[in-house]
Amino acid sequence: MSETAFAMTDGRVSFDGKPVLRGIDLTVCPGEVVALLGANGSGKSTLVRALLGLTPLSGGTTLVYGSPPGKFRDWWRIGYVPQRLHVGGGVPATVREVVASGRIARQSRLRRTSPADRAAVAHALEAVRLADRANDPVQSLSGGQQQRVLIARALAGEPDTYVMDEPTAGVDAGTQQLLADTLAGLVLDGKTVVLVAHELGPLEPIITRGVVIREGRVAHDGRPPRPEGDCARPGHEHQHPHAAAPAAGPLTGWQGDAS
Ligand SMILES: Nc1ncnc2c1ncn2[C@@H]1O[C@H](COP(=O)(O)OP(=O)(O)OP(=O)(O)O)[C@@H](O)[C@H]1O
Repeated sequence: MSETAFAMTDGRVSFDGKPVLRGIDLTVCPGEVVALLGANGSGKSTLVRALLGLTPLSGGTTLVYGSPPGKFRDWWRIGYVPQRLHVGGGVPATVREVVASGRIARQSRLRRTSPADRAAVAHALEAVRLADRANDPVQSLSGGQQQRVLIARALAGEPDTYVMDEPTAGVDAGTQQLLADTLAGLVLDGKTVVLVAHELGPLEPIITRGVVIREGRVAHDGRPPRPEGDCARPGHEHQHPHAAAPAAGPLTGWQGDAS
C-alpha cells in the first residue's frame, strides 16, 4: 500500500455545471503539515472533501494511501475534522459519546469497547481540555467547545493523517494555541496534517507547506506565504459565503514566487 496520504491528479469538481476545482495536482507525503489557503469560495473545502471522496470528482483522479476513496478500507488512518460546528445532529449525545465515535473505524464489528479505546477517548478529551464536560450534552457547549469536540473525535481515532477544515474558525485565541500545541505533538510523532486555514495564527510555526487555492486552481505550492493586507490584522472576521457575499481573503493579493 502506498504511504502517500493523498495523490490528486487533475482533480476537477463542478456544481450545477459550474467548475469549482479546475485541475488540481496535489500530493501529500507522510509527515507533511500542509495548509490549504485562499480566499472565501476559492474551493478549499471542496478540495478537502474531494480528497476524502466525500465530493465526487467530475474529472481527474484521487488516491487515499494509494486507493481510490471508494475502494479505500483503512479509514481509521484518516481523522477528519469538518468545518461545520454542529455536532451530534438532532440526537442528544454526550461529549464522550461523540469523541468515542472517533474510534468506530478502528473497531471490528464484533469487538466491544476495549481499555485501549477508553484510554484513547480519555486522552483526547484531556488534550482539548474537555474532560470535565465529558458527560454533558454536546449541544450545551459553545461553538468553540463543539469544535474542540470534533478535534477530540479525530484525535481519539489515532489516525496517521489529520484533515481539518478550518479547525481554528470561531474559536478563541487560547483554543487556537491549544490546537497548535496538540498538532505540534502529533507532528513530532510523524503524523501528517492537511488543514484549511484562513489565517494561520499560532499554527504558523508547524506548517511545512502552503498550498494557495485561487478560483479552483493551485496558485502557489511551497513555502507558506505570509499574510498581507487588512485581513491579516488581528480581529479580522473571516466571512463564509453561506453567511455573506464572498469577501477577499488575506492571501488574495499574494503574488509570491512558488518555492
Ligand atoms: N454542495 C455545493 N453545491 C453547490 N455549490 C457549492 C457546494 N459546495 C461549495 N459550493 C460552491 O463552490 C465554491 C467553493 O466553495 P468552498 O466551500 O470549497 O470554498 P472555500 O475556499 O472552502 O471557502 P470558505 O473559505 O469560505 O470556506 C463556492 O462558490 C461555493 O458556493
